[in-house]
Parts: sequence; C-alpha cells; structure tokens
Amino acid sequence: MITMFQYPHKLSTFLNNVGDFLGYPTLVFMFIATWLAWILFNIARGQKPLPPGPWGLPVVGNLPFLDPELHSYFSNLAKTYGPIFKLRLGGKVSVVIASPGMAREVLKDQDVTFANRDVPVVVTAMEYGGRDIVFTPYGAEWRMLRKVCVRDMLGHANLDAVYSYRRQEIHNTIKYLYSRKDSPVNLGEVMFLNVLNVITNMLWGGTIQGKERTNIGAEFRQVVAEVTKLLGKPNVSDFFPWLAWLDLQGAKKQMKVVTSKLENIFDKIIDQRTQIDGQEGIGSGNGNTESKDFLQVLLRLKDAGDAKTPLTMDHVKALLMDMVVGGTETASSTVEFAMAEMMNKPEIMKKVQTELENVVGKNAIVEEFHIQKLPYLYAVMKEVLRLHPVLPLMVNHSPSVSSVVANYRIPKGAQVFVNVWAIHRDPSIWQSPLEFLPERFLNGKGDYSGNDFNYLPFGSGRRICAGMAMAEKMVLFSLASLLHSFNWTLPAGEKLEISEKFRIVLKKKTPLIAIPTPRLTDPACYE
Ligand code: HEM
Repeated sequence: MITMFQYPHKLSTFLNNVGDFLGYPTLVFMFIATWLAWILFNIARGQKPLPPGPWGLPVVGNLPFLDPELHSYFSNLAKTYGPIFKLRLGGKVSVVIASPGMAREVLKDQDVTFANRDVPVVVTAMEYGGRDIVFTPYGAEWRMLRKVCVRDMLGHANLDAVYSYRRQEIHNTIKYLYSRKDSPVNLGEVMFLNVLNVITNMLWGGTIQGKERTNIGAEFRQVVAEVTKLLGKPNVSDFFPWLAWLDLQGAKKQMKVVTSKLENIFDKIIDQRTQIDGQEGIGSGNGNTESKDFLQVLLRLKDAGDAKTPLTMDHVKALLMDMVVGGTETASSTVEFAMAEMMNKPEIMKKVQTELENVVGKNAIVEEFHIQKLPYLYAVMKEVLRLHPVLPLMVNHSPSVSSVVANYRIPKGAQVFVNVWAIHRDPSIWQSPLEFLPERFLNGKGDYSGNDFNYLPFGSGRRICAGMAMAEKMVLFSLASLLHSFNWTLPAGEKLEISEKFRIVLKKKTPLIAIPTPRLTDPACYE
C-alpha cells in the first residue's frame, strides 16, 4: 500500500526552484501566512476547525505513511495529536476517535447523524452491493433489514430454534479433533471451519444435506475467502473516487467474478428450498419449528411481502452473505485469541476446566444450556473481547451532514473510526490493561451492550453488532466444548506468542498450533 505512492519528484524540483528564487525563509513565511489566513477565514465564518493531525503530501495526503497495522498506528498517532485526529487519505478525510467521551458523542448523542457508512468501491461491485445490512445507509431499507435480522433470525428465540444445527457442527469438530488426538492441529483453521459450518448449517442446514452440503461447503469456503481478501485489500479507487471508473487494480472486476460464483451457489440452494416447499406446501417446514433454517424464514418473509419496504430476493442473498462474512472470522478469531491467552496462562485454563467439570461432569458433553452456569468462562470471553476486540476500529461510521465532535468539525461523508482497541487498553480506564485478567469481569461486570463507552467490543447505538447474541453463543459453546473435551499443550520446543495483525478483522499474527489430549473418560463422548 505504501510503496504505491512515491513522493512526486516533479513537485520537489518545483519547490527547490521557487525556494532558490524567493529564498527559503520567504517561502516558509508565505506558506504559514496562507495557512493562518485560511484558519482565520474559517473562524470568521463561524466554522470550527478540523481535528489536528499529521502533515501529509499534496494529492496523496497521509497515504504514503500509513502503517498496515492501523489499530496500533492510530493509537500511536493519538499520543501525539490527542484523542481525536484527522488524516487525509487521497481525496478522503478520515477521523479517528480514541476516547469514551467522544465515542459517546458519535455513537449516542449524534447516533442518527453518524449512522451511515463510507462504502468501499468493491462492495458496490457485488451483485447486491451496498444493499446489505452492514452498508445500507441509515433509513427505511436498513431498518427493515435490521428488523428481519434481529427479530426473525438472530434473536435468542430464533437462535434456540436452530440449536440442533449448532450442536451437530460442534460435535463434528470435537470428533475431528479426537481423530487428531496427541498431534498438532492448526486451531485457528479448525475454528474457522467450525464457525463457518455452524453458520451455514443454521442458514440452510435444513435445506441441503449429506454429500451435497459438503461439496457446497467447500465451494462456499473458497468464495468467502476471496470476498474477505478483496474487502481487506486497499484500493486506489476508494482514496481517489474520481479514478474509480478506471478500476486501476481490477478489484471491482475481480469482485464481480467472485460474487457471480456466490450467486450460483445461492441460486442452487434457493432452488432446492423452493422445490422442497413445492413438495411439502410452502412454509410447512415439516410442520416442525425446530427444523426451520434461516433461509426458510427469509423466503417466507419475502413471500409475505411488506408493501412499503419489501424484502427482495437480493436482500435475502445479501443477508445470507452478511451472516457468513460478518460472523465467521470475528467469532473464530475471538476463540483463537482466547485459547492462546489461556495456553499462556494455564492456571486460567484450569479454572475454566474445573468450572466445566462441576457443571457438566467428567463423562458428559457440553450442551448450550450449561453456558449460563459458567460465569468464569463468560469472564474469559469478556476479557478476550477487551484485549483483542476483533473489529478494533469497529466498522467506519460516516456523518450524513457536517457535524461537530469535541469542538472539531467533521465534514459530511468523512470516514470516522472509533479506536476501541485503544480505549480498551487505556491505563486511565483499566488497571494493568495489557494483562489478561478475566477476574476483572466477575460478578456481572462488563456490560458490552453499548451502554458503557469504556467497553465497546460490539459497538454501540443503532449500528451496534446485529449478531451479538449469536457471537456469544458460538464463542462460549465452542470454548466450553474445546476445553471440556481436551487438554491443550504446545508442540515440543514451540513458544507461544500472541501478537496481532490487522486485516479487516484482527487476527493472530501466527496461527495457534496446539495438541489436543482427550480428558473425558467415556469414549462415547467423542463419537
Ligand atoms: C465476536 C464476534 C463479533 C464481534 C466482536 C462483532 C463486532 C461488531 C462490531 C464492532 C460491529 C460494528 C458496530 C458499529 O459500527 O457501530 C459489528 C457490526 C455487525 N455485525 Fe458483528 N461482531 C461479531 C460477530 C457477528 C456475528 C456472529 C454476526 C452475524 C452472524 C455479526 C453481524 C454483524 C452485522 C450484520 C453488523 C452490521 C450492523 C449494522 O450495520 O447495522 N457479527 N459487529
């Protein structure tokens, strides 16, 4: 990303020539005077200044200096420029906020104004690009999608109705790990597949069965990986919108190809569902609420129709996509960080296992209803979400009109990032912030529902994570099952490291390789 933008040679020659002609002190004086005049002009117009920030180069602004590890880079800049600063990235203004008070101003006090997103160009190239819940601008369409998502799919009751699909996949994972007992496994990879299968099983597990499901799963996994890669790749078209039509990196074209593959998969699955419904009578779902997967729910809602803001087939596909892209890496990366932190502090792992033994018993497998009786495990999850929030800058917010935050002007359409990673590590808020200490969240402490601006792993306000309940269930159920069924050790001679890398999602820099050793006495628990 950085190497693309070199300092323009012609500009430096031009400045050298002008400097030689006028003399450098005069040049510097003229520059400062123009700058001051510009500030005074804006003050006279009653306009607040933009937030402070590092100087950039003409045209490209701060782009050449960006570090790909944006979360830590932004945290370092905040040490120099304060808890609100701006960067110019090509033609775009980005504002980064790193204080609970300012996060409250953006996400609560001015929630509606900041409830839009700055939509990446590759997203607009997707078949139903920008019409999904994550990127649709705030308004009637977004409200309809959000309602469908939270009320009809991701609420506790709906999630309970598809428990059997989650259970089946977690058991498959435990069975697979048992087949690899006492040998090293890539836990991040196993968890990614586990979460992907759990989510797709909930989405269409009642529609596609057996070998066909395995084949579609493999195809889908590849397409999702390609979509995520394209979403995470910096794109010149985003920084210079006037160049977007050229699609210099071909990202838009690639996204079109990938999403047409996705379209084929969705069409195949939806056709199958329609055929089943044709045979059984629409909405019958075998007359059994337990067996309704999310696809059935969505198709029923589409057919029921809402005259004002109808749910279209494009919306259905976009929602299926959101569940997979929004849910897979976030949840699996959280589980991987949690396992790494506990392997680093085995006494914490032991405490979780003791709690599990007391609640589940040594000869039984974990069921989801056990989860609410595991307060220490819950504290472990909260602590992981504090120390390694997998969306460290959340998803960008963008004001629909020019606004003021902390007495600075945020222009309409700017990209606003809330650096929760920095807030979660702020020593003025947290004691020993860099230490993994689940105890800080015992006795019900740690409300992440968006009311405590010191702790925002799922965001806050209207755009708060739509999949919070599902994330909770998947992370806790996966961790409980991994820790109850196995002891975990590092391969001989390996050292544990827990550093992070920023892609769209925060991930472990090196994959966690660990050895599972069965700890339940009854082999039937692994069948
Ligand atoms: C540990 C797991 C997860 C974490 C930490 C997480 C965190 C977040 C965060 C910080 C946001 C942005 C909030 C904002 O912009 O203010 C978000 C948005 C979203 N998340 Fe999650 N998420 C997780 C899992 C999931 C899952 C499992 C799903 C669904 C299956 C999901 C679906 C969504 C959706 C649809 C949005 C966009 C909401 C909107 O724009 O209205 N997330 N998530």
